[in-house]
Amino acid sequence: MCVCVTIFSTIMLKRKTRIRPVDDARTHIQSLRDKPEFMERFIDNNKGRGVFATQPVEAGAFVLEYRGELISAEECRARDYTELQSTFLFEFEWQKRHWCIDASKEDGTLGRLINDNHKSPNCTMKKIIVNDTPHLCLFAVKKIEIGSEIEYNYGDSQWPWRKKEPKQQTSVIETKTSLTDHSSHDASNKDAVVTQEPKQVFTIKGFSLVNYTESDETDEYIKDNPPSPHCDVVRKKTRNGNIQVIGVADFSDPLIDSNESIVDETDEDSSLQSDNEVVPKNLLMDRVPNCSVPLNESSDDSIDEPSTPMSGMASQRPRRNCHRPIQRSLVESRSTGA
Ligand SMILES: C[S@@+](CC[C@H](N)C(=O)[O-])C[C@H]1O[C@@H](n2cnc3c(N)ncnc32)[C@H](O)[C@@H]1O
Repeated sequence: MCVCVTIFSTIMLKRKTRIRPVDDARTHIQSLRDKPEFMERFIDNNKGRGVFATQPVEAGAFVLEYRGELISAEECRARDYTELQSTFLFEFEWQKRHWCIDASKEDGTLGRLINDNHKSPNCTMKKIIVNDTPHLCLFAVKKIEIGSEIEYNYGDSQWPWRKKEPKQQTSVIETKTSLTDHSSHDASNKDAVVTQEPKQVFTIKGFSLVNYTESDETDEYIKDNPPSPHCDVVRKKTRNGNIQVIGVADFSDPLIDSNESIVDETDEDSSLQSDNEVVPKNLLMDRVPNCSVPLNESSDDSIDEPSTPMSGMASQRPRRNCHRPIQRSLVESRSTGA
């Protein structure tokens, strides 16, 4: 009897003292600090640097913020980025407008160094609002062991490193030879590659948004309903049982047909809860969608809705872009020479 009480008390104490992932995220957002249980490590000349766990990470836990300068998508388009810098621009939607976290500056933070894994990522990106400002945060979607690389899905674009053909691999090298930045993964042997290929620009974009909810913090959710970065539409089951559809669908995703989903909860702390999960990054080539939206009409977070596809194309100038359908067509037309 006594043992049972002790065990029960211990469990209850643990439950009580467990920091909610969203609160953990908020703490680190506000302190401008990365969690100490992650470290940067150089992997190889192709992948460059990566981020690794130095402590086990529980499924659902907050991992790192993708820190950088919050700018409008319009401002993002107007800025001049090198190809390498453009891979550190993460575009997303918030309050029906398009924004960008410009993490192109080497500022020593870890979130910007996390690499892509579209097959079995261990993290997913979500949007957390603090003080009426969106922040992009990575959360573990499964238990992460010590020494594992932290990875998330950049989206369903045809990122060059995902291609197996030697010719495509060469293309990556070609792209990097023209960079002026001195990232640690700028391989010296890449200079040997001579190419006539036009400059390519790769950008990260996340327009698949899902509200951050309490249910995200449970192992059950993660196990049974892995966040799908490839899904532009997510169904949410509200507390009264209604299904709320958010965003634009990728109907190939099984989550769309799933009954279950994410519970749409309104947290007591609305400053944190209003937000959407941001998922992927997308490859951008030579163009950007029309993101010209005024940014000074900030409205209440509570009416923030998930993204819809951006329409239109914008600048011909190389820059990082986001929208998946646009990107896909760009990639396709590029590969067919159109
Ligand atoms: C946001 S940066 C990530 C940090 C980068 N590895 C570095 O050292 O600065 C994105 C770039 O990392 C590289 N990268 C990311 N995921 C990769 C992967 N799975 N395989 C190869 N390279 C990858 C690509 O060069 C990409 O342009």
